[in-house]
Amino acid sequence: MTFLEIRLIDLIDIVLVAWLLYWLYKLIKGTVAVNIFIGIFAFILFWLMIKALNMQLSGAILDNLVNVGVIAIIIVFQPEIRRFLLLLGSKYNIGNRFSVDSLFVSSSPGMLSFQIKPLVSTCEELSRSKTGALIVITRRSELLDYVETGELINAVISKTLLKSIFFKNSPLHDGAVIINQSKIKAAGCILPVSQNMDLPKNVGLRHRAAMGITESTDAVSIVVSEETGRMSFFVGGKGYYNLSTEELEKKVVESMANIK
Ligand SMILES: Nc1ncnc2c1ncn2[C@@H]1O[C@H](COP(=O)(O)OP(=O)(O)OP(=O)(O)O)[C@@H](O)[C@H]1O
Repeated sequence: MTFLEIRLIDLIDIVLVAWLLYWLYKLIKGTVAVNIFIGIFAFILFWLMIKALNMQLSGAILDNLVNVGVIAIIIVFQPEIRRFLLLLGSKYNIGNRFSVDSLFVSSSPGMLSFQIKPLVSTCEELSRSKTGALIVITRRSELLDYVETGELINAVISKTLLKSIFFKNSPLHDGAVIINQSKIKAAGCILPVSQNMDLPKNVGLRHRAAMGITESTDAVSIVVSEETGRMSFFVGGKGYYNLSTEELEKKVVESMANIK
């Protein structure tokens, strides 16, 4: 029976499609796009069934819908497609690995371990004084697009500098600080805001921006809430709220150790 003949290439094909669907689902999980995705998935299943049953009229109508549908999907999923490509780009950042800069500058991504303690202890102090802060630590991707939205600083990490940036009357306290290769690269940076609907109801734009940057890049971020003084950590579009100083330090150390 030729109907059940399965070649190796068919298995590879199935695994590839499953992998793509898994990634797409992971990317849009928790956003309104997941409902559209399920709708499209159901439509494709229905279309394949019509084709298998060789129903001419319904098949012809659905064929036309599918042709237009591809363009419609690109328009509807534009932010998700953009996010997916950005994520791919930042994970396999070939440009950074082979840049001329990397020959001269220490190219160790993330943060050096001895600089994590002062950073975390700054967060603890900001938390005690209920000073709002948003700090992004880059990993593979340098986030230059976002660095450009703020003021370039390029200074060694120091408690005094971080505290004066987030001091309420400082012109740089609005927006995010970006730490890149163990340096405070920029302050006052504007980040993409997450559309995730699973975020706690009481958090606002600072937390959404902290989550947003970790959804579209491989960076991690820390928030100190101005309202409650609570410290939170974000990685891969996931948030860990109300952390103690030790828990926050552990999260940062782990995320720097796991740079792929
Ligand atoms: N897109 C963004 N990129 C960077 N920073 C942002 C962005 N949106 C808001 N912020 C920062 O968040 C601040 C507003 O925080 P908001 O009170 O809305 O958030 P929150 O999550 O409730 O934080 P908090 O608990 O500190 O009040 C702004 O003053 C600004 O500094």
